[in-house]
Amino acid sequence: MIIREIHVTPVAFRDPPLLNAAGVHEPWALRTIVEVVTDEGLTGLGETYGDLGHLGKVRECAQALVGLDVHAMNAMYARVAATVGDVVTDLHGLTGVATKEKSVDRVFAAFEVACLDIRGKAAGVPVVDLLGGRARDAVEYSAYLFYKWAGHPGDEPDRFGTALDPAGIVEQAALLIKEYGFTSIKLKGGVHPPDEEIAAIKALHEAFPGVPLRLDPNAAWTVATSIRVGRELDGMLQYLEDPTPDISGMAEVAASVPMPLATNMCVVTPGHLPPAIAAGAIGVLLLDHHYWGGLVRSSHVASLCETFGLSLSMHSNSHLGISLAAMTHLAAATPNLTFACDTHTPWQNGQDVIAPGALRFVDGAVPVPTAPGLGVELDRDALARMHEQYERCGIVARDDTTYMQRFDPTFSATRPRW
Ligand SMILES: O=C([O-])C(=O)C[C@H](O)[C@@H](O)C(=O)[O-]
Ligand SMILES: [Mg+2]
Repeated sequence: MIIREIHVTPVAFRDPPLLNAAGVHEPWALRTIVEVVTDEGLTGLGETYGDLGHLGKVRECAQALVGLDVHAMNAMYARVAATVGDVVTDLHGLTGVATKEKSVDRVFAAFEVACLDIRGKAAGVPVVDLLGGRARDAVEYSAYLFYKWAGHPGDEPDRFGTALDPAGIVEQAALLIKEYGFTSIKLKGGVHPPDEEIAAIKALHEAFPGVPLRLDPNAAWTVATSIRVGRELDGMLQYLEDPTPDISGMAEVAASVPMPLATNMCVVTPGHLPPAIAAGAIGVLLLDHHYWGGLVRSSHVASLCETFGLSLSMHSNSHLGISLAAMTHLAAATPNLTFACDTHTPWQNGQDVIAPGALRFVDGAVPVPTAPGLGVELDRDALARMHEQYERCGIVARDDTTYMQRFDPTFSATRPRW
């Protein structure tokens, strides 16, 4: 099964004004869709970030990988590493430091997923079976709440409405739970002073008794603030995600708060695991195959976490259905991934590049696709339409901070802020 050609298509889709510690989401989110085609005519799909620097490297690698067998993952990784070189492509700052290794893993992942899709199709089995088989039949996701404006300035309000205080956050949770059946909740924090976010968690705790809650301020707090918030939310949080920057800061907080700390910021590449484990900085790692080098490498990281007693959840950025399928196969094949995963799916509001029907939410969980490969098919009309949107939207790299500064010139994304 030799790779004959690879198509790389950047796409854009509407994104609501979701607030975070870096600023606010722009009106369009970007992704890149990768199609790997073999000499036998099988096609595999991958999805990755859409930022221009990253897209350029994906395009270069697409040429470098032609001629390889879809099983030759080590050769493929070596070619991607040689092609990406020393360029660092991860600059939005919400998934921790950008390193050379992480940039290679980010590019490789899209091709790896596409090759697994092909291998599953050739063998007549779903990708989950190539990763060790199902540990569960459906993968739970959490309601991922964001503070948000009613709409982008100058646009009509979107259907999700305003959420800038505890009442708005509770209302948003009720809507997402009603529509998707989620059974756990994550609030993206780092937007308002910590006391306001404490009040939002208390309101959620009261409105949804027994529902596991998480708060993620993306390292917006000092160590002292993190300890204060952690203690104040004793008994209310399943975990506290990235309260403060760096492994050393997280370790200090972890030693003084009652709940486990989780991260997708201070441990984002294999080299971070030994110091974080030695320092006792985290209890939960949020895996994300998009920057941990694909599904197989993420499975290896999951095994390491089991050995060292770390629990697992899964991180998400704005994404489409190919990513949701890949995340679902990986989570289904990872027995020790016991926390509900993050997903931005509700915020894409039905926009997708895949044909409808393959993925659905039942009681907050996505049943693992049973068709061969990832189990999703490209909707070519949608792909063309979303590519045209990419061409027209005028955004080439995610920049929440600059967009926020258009409306609030005093905004600074410096972390820690409080
Ligand atoms: O868990 C996280 O840190 C994230 O999901 C980072 C994301 O970029 C999120 O903050 C967002 O989309 O605004
Ligand atoms: Mg996070």
